[in-house]
Amino acid sequence: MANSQRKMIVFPSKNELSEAMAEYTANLSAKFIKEKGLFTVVLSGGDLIDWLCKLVQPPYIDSIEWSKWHVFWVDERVCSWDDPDSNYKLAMDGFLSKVPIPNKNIYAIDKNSSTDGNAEHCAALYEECLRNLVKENIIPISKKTGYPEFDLQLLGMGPDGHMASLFPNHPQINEKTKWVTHITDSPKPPPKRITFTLPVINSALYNLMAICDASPAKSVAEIMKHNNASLPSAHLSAQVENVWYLDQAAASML
Ligand SMILES: O=C(O)[C@H](O)[C@@H](O)[C@H](O)[C@H](O)COP(=O)(O)O
Repeated sequence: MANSQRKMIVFPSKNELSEAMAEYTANLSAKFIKEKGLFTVVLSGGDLIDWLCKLVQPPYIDSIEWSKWHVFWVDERVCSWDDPDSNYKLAMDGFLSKVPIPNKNIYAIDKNSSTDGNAEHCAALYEECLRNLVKENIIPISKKTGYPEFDLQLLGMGPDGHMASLFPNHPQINEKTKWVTHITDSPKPPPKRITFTLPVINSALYNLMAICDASPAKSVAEIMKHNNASLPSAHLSAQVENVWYLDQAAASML
């Protein structure tokens, strides 16, 4: 059974949230590297990458064993790697290029297919990449769920309650066979994206959902107060901990 119990912490400002997110990530990095010699981290796009800036400052920049990190994306826009829309570019420019993670441990969307704009093929290739890493014992299969089990996912939520590229009133949220699926009519631009499916997202050991600003406040309240299942983020759970970090503005309607 997944642990769907949400743990919520409201921070006075983005700065404190950012500090706490860095500490949470660094602690899990140390724990997993000690236990199994590596740490699998899944990133999203959006403002989250900005909030991760504390990780590339002392003390974390020096204390984290970056060479043991394996980095993935919970969702990615289907565009070239140097496109301003690319989540890979966003994370590279703002975070990953500043720390010594081996390039081979950074699992981006396929370079050629994403440039060609073939969303379905990109999703299939990303799933194949995950399946190969299962064979190489980088990613275990969750004994509880049968899906790949990542150590930590860092997620964001849009004002409409979407997480990853699982949007309200779109069928991707119901996909249970694939590990990675695609969308060609995303309501948030750009329209073509690939995304982990819900069972994979919920098989992570730790899920940290970080939400700031007033625009998602209504959806935050719908989820926290009414568990409104029409909002994809209401379905987030985790195998060990499902923690939601909010700033005051995002929590303003609670
Ligand atoms: O590719 C994306 O669009 C992101 O990965 C997406 O899932 C993001 O996490 C939320 O949309 C929140 O985004 P903002 O932080 O920009 O509101």
